[in-house]
Amino acid sequence: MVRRRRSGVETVTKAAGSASVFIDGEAGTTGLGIRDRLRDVPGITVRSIDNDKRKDPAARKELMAQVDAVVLCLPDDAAKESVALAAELGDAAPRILDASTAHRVAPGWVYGFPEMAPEQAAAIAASRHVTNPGCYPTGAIALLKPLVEAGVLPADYPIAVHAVSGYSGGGKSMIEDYEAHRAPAFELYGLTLEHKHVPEIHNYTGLVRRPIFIPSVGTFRQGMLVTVALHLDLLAGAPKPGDLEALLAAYFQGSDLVSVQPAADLKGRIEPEALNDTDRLELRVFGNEARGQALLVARLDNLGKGASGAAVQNLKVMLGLSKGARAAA
Ligand SMILES: NC(=O)C1=CN([C@@H]2O[C@H](COP(=O)(O)OP(=O)(O)OC[C@H]3O[C@@H](n4cnc5c(N)ncnc54)[C@H](OP(=O)(O)O)[C@@H]3O)[C@@H](O)[C@H]2O)C=CC1
Ligand SMILES: CC(=O)N[C@@H](CCC(=O)OP(=O)(O)O)C(=O)O
Repeated sequence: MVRRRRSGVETVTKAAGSASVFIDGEAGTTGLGIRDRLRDVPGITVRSIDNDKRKDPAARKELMAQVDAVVLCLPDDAAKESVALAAELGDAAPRILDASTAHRVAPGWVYGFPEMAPEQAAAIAASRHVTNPGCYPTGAIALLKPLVEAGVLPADYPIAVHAVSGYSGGGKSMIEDYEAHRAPAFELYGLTLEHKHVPEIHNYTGLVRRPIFIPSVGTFRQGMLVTVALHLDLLAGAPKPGDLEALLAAYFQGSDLVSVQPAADLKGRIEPEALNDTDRLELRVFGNEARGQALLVARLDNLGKGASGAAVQNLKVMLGLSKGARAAA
């Protein structure tokens, strides 16, 4: 076992030289994206499990004991099972990054969104249990939390979040359905208003009134837009669209992956695929000052900053290889 100290964070690795990572669910959509990205990351070695053993709890537990961190890219129930397997290892348990929805608002877990708050990256670095954010919540929280925190958006504002995702958001089974033309060209879903992402959007934005979330999915593989419409006269100080843009820009200033972009350049349109195969998140404020209305829009790749890109960002922070939100920091 080797102890390293980097930027005040102590990282304990089980072997000299490189931190080791087991991607539980490596054959799935998110797992493959993480494995591909880790090829370019010096200081991390991926340890894989034999294909015929990848659902065998004993084999997974044995590999967990040999690595520094495990990333769970599994359905929620399997992710909970993996957490229990790791707990049985006691002091030999690896650090866990869970990409599933299972622990997003669970006590004892740190939310893996380094840009979300000034102290978030340090909390991720220090935690043994980190949960990757949901793809849609990454956009919604980035748009809403800064405005609530600034006191401009009242915490009890009746928020509705509309969003559209590429079909890879539904994992292997949805990809298969869409690519075999067994799915509709476009569909609203989650219309029982109980989508699994509502708790984390509610919890981390600071909103006190439960937001309504209306997701949709269309005939494109990856890419995502998350939108929130606001009536400016209902906000504190009746701000103009430009004031909201300035607030968001100040909040994320210096971030490598999250940026605020001018809306005017897009001439009143935006499409979801422009950030595909990147780990970036773009925020824009469209607005009509004369009408006192604004539309906040986040664009990201659901498989990038929405899943695998965020997971690699978090892993690097957890393993002491990066400070999180700003490369230079
Ligand atoms: N796709 C996306 O955009 C996002 C996904 N996520 C989350 O990441 C997690 C993985 O999703 P995604 O990659 O899309 O899903 P996939 O269905 O593409 O992959 C899941 C993988 O887990 C494997 N698996 C299932 N059960 C077990 C088990 N008991 N033990 C070991 N492996 C198992 C599957 O095996 P098999 O190959 O045999 O089916 C599959 O390879 C989910 O919790 C999802 O909610 C999070 C953010 C965005
Ligand atoms: C298009 C589609 O179905 N998207 C998925 C969200 C992606 C995902 O798997 O969500 P997590 O981030 O919580 O893991 C859904 O709405 O359930």
